[in-house]
Amino acid sequence: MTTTKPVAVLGGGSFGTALANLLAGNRQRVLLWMRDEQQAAYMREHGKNPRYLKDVPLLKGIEPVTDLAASLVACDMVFVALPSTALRAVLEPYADILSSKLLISTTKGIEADTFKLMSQILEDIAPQARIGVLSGPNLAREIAEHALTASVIASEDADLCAQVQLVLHGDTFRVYASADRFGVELGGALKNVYAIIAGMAVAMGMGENTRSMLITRALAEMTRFAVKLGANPMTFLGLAGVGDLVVTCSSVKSRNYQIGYALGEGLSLEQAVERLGEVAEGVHTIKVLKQKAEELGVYMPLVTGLYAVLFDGYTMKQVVGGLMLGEPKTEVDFISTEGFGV
Ligand SMILES: NC(=O)C1=CN([C@@H]2O[C@H](COP(=O)(O)OP(=O)(O)OC[C@H]3O[C@@H](n4cnc5c(N)ncnc54)[C@H](OP(=O)(O)O)[C@@H]3O)[C@@H](O)[C@H]2O)C=CC1
Ligand SMILES: O=C(CO)COP(=O)(O)O
Repeated sequence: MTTTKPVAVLGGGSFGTALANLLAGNRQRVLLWMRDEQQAAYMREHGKNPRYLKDVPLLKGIEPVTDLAASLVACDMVFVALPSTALRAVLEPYADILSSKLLISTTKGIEADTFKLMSQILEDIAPQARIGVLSGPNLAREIAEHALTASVIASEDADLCAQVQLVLHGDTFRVYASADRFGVELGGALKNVYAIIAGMAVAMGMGENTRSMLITRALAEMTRFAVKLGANPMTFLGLAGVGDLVVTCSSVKSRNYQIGYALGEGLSLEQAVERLGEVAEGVHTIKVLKQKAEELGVYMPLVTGLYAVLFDGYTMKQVVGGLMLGEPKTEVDFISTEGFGV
C-alpha cells in the first residue's frame, strides 16, 4: 500500500539512508532531510550518498532535501535518525509543526544532562504528537543490502505501530509491535556501551568464551538497571534487548564495536572516535550511565570497568582482574524467581 503523503526521514547518515531505501522499496515517497545542501545535491544528481553507505544506490522515490520546515509540513509520519547529541537542538525550533505528527525515533542514545531517552525528548518538544520508537538488531549496512532483518516498533499507540508496520514491513524487513516503548528504547541505548567492551576484548585476543560471558553478563547488568528504573525485564529478552546486544557485540559493522576494537589496539578514545568518523552513541552513554548507576545504587561492574579504562587511567588488565576476582555472585539476580520453583 502507498500512503498519499510522503514520509520524512531526518538524518542523512547511514541509518537515515538505509531507512529511506527501505521505505522507498515499499513504494513510499520519502523526503530524506539532511543539513548539508552539497550532500543533498550530490545525492539528487548521482543517486548515492557521498558520505555514508557510499556504494548503496538510492531507490527511486527518495528526495534528498534540506528545508526542514517544508519537509515536516509535507509529511504526517516522521522518522528521526539524528545523533542523540543533535536531536533536541535540531527539532526544538519546529515544535509547532511537530505537534500533529507521528514521530518515530530510531536514535539509540541518552541525553547527557537529563538522562532522557530520545522519544522522551520528542515528547518534551511536541507533547501533542504521537510518538514511537523503532529499535532492534538493525545494522544499517545489512538493511541496505537486504539481509533478512527484524525490528520492533514500540508505542502505547497501537494505531501508530500498525501504520509503521504497514510502511516498513516487506520481503526482507519484518516489524514486530510492542507497547513497551520505554523498555525497547532503553535496550537500544544501553547495548552500545557493551559493544565497546566486546570490541575491546576481541582486539585484545580474548576468546569466544569471553565474548559469551560478556554478552550474557551485559544482559544481566542492563536488565538489572532497567528493572530499577521500572522497566519490564521481559522486553530485554526480545529483539530490542538481547537481539540488538548480540549483533552489536559480535559485528565489525557496529561502530561501537569498532570504537572498542580501536581502544583494544591501543588508540586513545579521541583517536578512536576520529578514526571512525561516524556516530558511536556508546561513547556518550557510558558517562551518563555510570553516573546514573551510582545515583541509583545499581551494581554495574562492566559499566564501571569501562569507565575506569576510558576516563580514570586504569588498564584493561587491572579492570579484568578486578572483575574476575570479585566476590562470587548469584547468576540471574534481577528477575524474581518466585513461583518458578527455583
Ligand atoms: N547505523 C546503524 O546501523 C544504526 C544506527 N541507529 C541510530 O541512528 C542514529 C544515527 O546514526 P547513523 O545514521 O548511523 O549515524 P552516521 O554517523 O552514519 O550519520 C550521522 C548523521 O547525522 C547527521 N548530523 C550530525 N549532527 C547533525 C546536526 N546537528 N544536524 C543535522 N544532522 C546532523 C550527520 O550529518 P553530517 O554528515 O552533515 O555530519 C549524518 O548525516 C544513532 O543514534 C544510531 O544509534 C540505529 C540503528 C542502526
Ligand atoms: O544499533 C545498531 C544495530 O542495531 C548499530 O550499532 P552501531 O551504532 O554500533 O553501529
